[in-house]
Amino acid sequence: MTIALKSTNLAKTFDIGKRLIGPPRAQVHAVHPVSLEVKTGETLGIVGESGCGKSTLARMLVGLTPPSAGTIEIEGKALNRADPAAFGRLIQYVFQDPVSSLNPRKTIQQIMEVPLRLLHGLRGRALDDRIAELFDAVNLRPEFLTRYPHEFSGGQAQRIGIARALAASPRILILDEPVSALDVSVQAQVLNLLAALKSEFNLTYLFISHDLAVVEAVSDRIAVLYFGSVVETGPAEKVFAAPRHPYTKLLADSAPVVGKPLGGAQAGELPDPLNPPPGCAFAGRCPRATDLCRAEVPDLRPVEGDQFAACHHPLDP
Ligand SMILES: Nc1ncnc2c1ncn2[C@@H]1O[C@H](COP(=O)(O)OP(=O)(O)OP(=O)(O)O)[C@@H](O)[C@H]1O
Repeated sequence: MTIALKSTNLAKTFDIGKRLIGPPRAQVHAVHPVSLEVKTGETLGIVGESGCGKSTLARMLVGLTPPSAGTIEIEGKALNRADPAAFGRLIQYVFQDPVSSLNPRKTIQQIMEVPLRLLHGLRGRALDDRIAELFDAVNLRPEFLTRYPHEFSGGQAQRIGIARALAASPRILILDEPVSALDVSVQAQVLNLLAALKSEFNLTYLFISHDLAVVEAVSDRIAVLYFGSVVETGPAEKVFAAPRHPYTKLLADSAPVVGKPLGGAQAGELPDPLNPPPGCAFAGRCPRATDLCRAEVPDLRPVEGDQFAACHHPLDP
């Protein structure tokens, strides 16, 4: 099995309150060094509460946000920031809010033409034929091409967003909460479409969501993000059924209903990103925390087979 996407110690720090002279007033460590691998053809689900760094991680992986540290490799080659087109042909991003991710002043035809012209140099008949093929693949009618983004429902707009991402003929799609903004009935249609496209185009997915049930249903493997760090990874059928990190267990216990988002009173609150605690970031909410946890950040270590947990006192299976 080859590795489609690999990050090594990828990290992002945002400067808050920049000044003309001198250091910024404060820094937010949105993503602590994250190392992960997505195998070719698999779906890696990334799950975590709002503010845990999912979008920042995703945006770094697709080249939209420059990392503060670390490296990204796609199919074994290091990402070359000087050549965004080469990168765009390998990896594409599907946004959470489908309508606002499409330029409101352009027709769908014009929106679809951009990646095909820029990344593949298509013109004339070849361009139109490819747009027709992509529209067919996402089950949209050709007459939609002359319309503007605001004329579409959320589900249709997300199909257009997916078609636009596929226009690059990428190997990897980063799906950032791709169904969270859609009605529940439409969510299933879009998830089914994504599954069909994955096998049709031999794609690899990184699927980001705060919705545990959705992530569990679509993923082969899952990475749980807490406060900018991966705290647990493993096969999708293991991570929530037999969590080894107390945070994963908290998530699994607080979202027992299909479609129910994470968080809420039971899950408590994330630490202040401007004033992070020393040691394990979960220690303040963890029933198993000891002095060691409050002093030392635990590494992500194998607990069983392909399951890893960043915990000094992992749970029994
Ligand atoms: N441009 C920015 N400037 C400063 N801080 C930022 C910026 N973008 C994100 N952050 C901070 O980084 C942290 C992670 O944010 P991020 O949006 O990646 O989380 P998320 O898990 O995607 O959350 P959500 O699901 O709410 O989008 C948060 O504390 C956020 O406030």
